[in-house]
Amino acid sequence: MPLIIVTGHPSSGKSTIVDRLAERFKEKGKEYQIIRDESYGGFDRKNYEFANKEKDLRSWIRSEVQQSLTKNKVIICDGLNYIKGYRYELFLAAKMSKTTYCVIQCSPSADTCHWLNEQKPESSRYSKELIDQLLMRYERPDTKFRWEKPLFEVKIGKAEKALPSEIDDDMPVDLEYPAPRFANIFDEEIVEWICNGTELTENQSTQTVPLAPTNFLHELDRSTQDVVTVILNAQRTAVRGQNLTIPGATDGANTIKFMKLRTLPELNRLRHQFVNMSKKDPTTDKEKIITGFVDFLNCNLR
Ligand SMILES: Nc1ncnc2c1ncn2[C@@H]1O[C@H](COP(=O)(O)OP(=O)(O)OP(=O)(O)O)[C@@H](O)[C@H]1O
Repeated sequence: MPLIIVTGHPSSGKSTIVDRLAERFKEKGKEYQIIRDESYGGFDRKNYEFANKEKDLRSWIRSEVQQSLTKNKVIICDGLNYIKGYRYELFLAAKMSKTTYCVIQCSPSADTCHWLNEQKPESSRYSKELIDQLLMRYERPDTKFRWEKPLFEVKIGKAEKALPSEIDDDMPVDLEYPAPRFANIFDEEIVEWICNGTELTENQSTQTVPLAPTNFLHELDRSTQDVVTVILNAQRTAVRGQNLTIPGATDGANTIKFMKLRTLPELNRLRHQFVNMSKKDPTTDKEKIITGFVDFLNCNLR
């Protein structure tokens, strides 16, 4: 059950490339399945404007990937998949299956993304602002992490800059220039690796996974920021000596005594200290993180 994770910029030709790869697998008689954000019920690119909607979408994709992994089928996960920690979670599914695995990255320039976006039917376009936002949010794969390799970086650009070998005759060509006309997608290499490459082994993968997976860092960051926000809001109306209750912490260890007004820089400085300390002891249990942070603040706020 090989897994291919496609990651990239919005409107960067990901699905076009995935469809091409799927053709290659078909020619080889290899069973495959494409899991793509567009198949999510009620999908709209605007989902990426709202954190909660995007989170639901990510959960759906992850569970589809997990459920679809069967012995011989190639799973191609086609989406933005732009969060490192999320790609790590998908990788875990593949590692449990001791299968081949790779990442395909498609991240042409912002201009190219905007241009490609304009080529799509209106109903499947992103707004210009959303493209720019997603470009900023994009976390590039880094091959120093085991879950980001092998990495095949697809090059898409203008034909005038392409090597003759990169010009892709199968790609849609709009004679109205400036059009991206080439995409070097390494189909053969990818298919060869997925069909005959080295399979992940559980040990190898487990040993090389860093202690702190990035989804832990996201959770840690978000939860501690929430605590800071609660304190800043609560202290506006609090009286000296009052216990401020922090939601999400364990009962009995969920208060901070309000003695004086705290500033954002002061709280953030402590938050950063706590985050750095916690990296050595990763947990994705939100309650533990919040309770730990409350305890840390009680010990360190003077
Ligand atoms: N190399 C290329 N040259 C010219 N046009 C291309 C190329 N690749 C893709 N396109 C066109 O660009 C548009 C966007 O491509 P595609 O839908 O594959 O992008 P995507 O990254 O999957 O988008 P999304 O982020 O919405 O999932 C389509 O109209 C497609 O036909």
